[in-house]
Amino acid sequence: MLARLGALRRQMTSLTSATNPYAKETAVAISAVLKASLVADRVFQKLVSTDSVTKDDKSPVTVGDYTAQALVSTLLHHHFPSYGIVGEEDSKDLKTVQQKVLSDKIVHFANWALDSQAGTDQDHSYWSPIGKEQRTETEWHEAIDRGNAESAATGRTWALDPIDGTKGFLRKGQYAVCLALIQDGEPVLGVTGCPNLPIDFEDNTSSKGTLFVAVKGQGAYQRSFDNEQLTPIHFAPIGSLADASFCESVEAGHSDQSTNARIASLLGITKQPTRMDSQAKYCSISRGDGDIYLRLPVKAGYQEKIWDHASGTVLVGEAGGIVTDMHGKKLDFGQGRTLKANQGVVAANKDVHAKVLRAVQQALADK
Ligand SMILES: Nc1ncnc2c1ncn2[C@@H]1O[C@H](COP(=O)(O)O)[C@@H](OP(=O)(O)O)[C@H]1O
Ligand SMILES: [Mg+2]
Ligand SMILES: [Mg+2]
Ligand SMILES: [Mg+2]
Repeated sequence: MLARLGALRRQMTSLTSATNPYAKETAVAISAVLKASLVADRVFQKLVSTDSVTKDDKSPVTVGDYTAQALVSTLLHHHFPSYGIVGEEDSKDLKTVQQKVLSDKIVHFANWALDSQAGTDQDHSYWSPIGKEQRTETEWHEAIDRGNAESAATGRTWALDPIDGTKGFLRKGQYAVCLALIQDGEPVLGVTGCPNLPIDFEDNTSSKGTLFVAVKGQGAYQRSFDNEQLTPIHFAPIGSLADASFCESVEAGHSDQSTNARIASLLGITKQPTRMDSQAKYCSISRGDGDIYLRLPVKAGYQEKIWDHASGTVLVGEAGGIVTDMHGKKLDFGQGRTLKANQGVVAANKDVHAKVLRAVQQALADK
């Protein structure tokens, strides 16, 4: 009994112990993502059509995305003022007269979140020094705009997708709050909050709200939002590739679903793909709900954004998988705000990644 308790304790504390070189970063990132996930879920529950706007690139952004970025950036800046933040959103559109109502809602939700308990469940609450005092619209806009950094080949940078899968969020599907620390162009810490993902995919009655944490060299873990205990996760062992299952975006405009079908057929896979929004796909394969995640470009020249892949890449690597681009190249997160040195993404269990990549090459050559 005592031995079991000891093992449980080691499991719970392994990421905050002296062996984790990013112990403080890990704890702060968990606090930040938990609070942002809670506020995103609150917006999700109350969402109305006027809570979103269309950005210049025609993609949607909501009160939830802005509020989550404002909160995460506030906490990161307080604890790590010298690390840059590469965040997806900026406050430009919020400063227009037309978006005053939206901006007011962001201020409302962000101030509500400061006052709530979410993200404060650890031994040491990193939110305490931020305080509960209400902040102004200008202060929240400044916090959002702190996400304007560029990642580089050297140094430490945060990559933040405050809501990944915004289209899923608006469709009441999956979405994720994604935060990663990039060290010298490589993600070394990833925390992903999935408010709509159950802790056990097989069990519909299990609690929703799953947080995934991975640190380079320290393993991959999941926990529920309301229980601090981290449980190690792994890819599922694969007997035959023909029995593997793969996942892809719901949005046909985000990845090439017809080439994915060709790849599946080359591998002898007959199961239909699981379509899911956001980096919940990386999370799902990392805990064995699926085996392969394919994201091949629909349009030549599209540059994947670093915040769409940084936290998922650490998670997959630590759970026993490999992530490369469609040519087999390692993803280079030190090139600014996009993966401009790469094309597409192929993530799979390390035992089958090479075979999957060969099928990808063949399917692309046949096109
Ligand atoms: N043409 C395109 N090709 C690939 N990804 C795209 C894309 N247009 C938008 N995206 C990205 O796809 C992400 C969602 O991925 P998924 O389809 O896996 O849910 C979006 O993240 P946001 O929702 O954070 O904007 C966005 O960055
Ligand atoms: Mg977006
Ligand atoms: Mg995204
Ligand atoms: Mg986003």
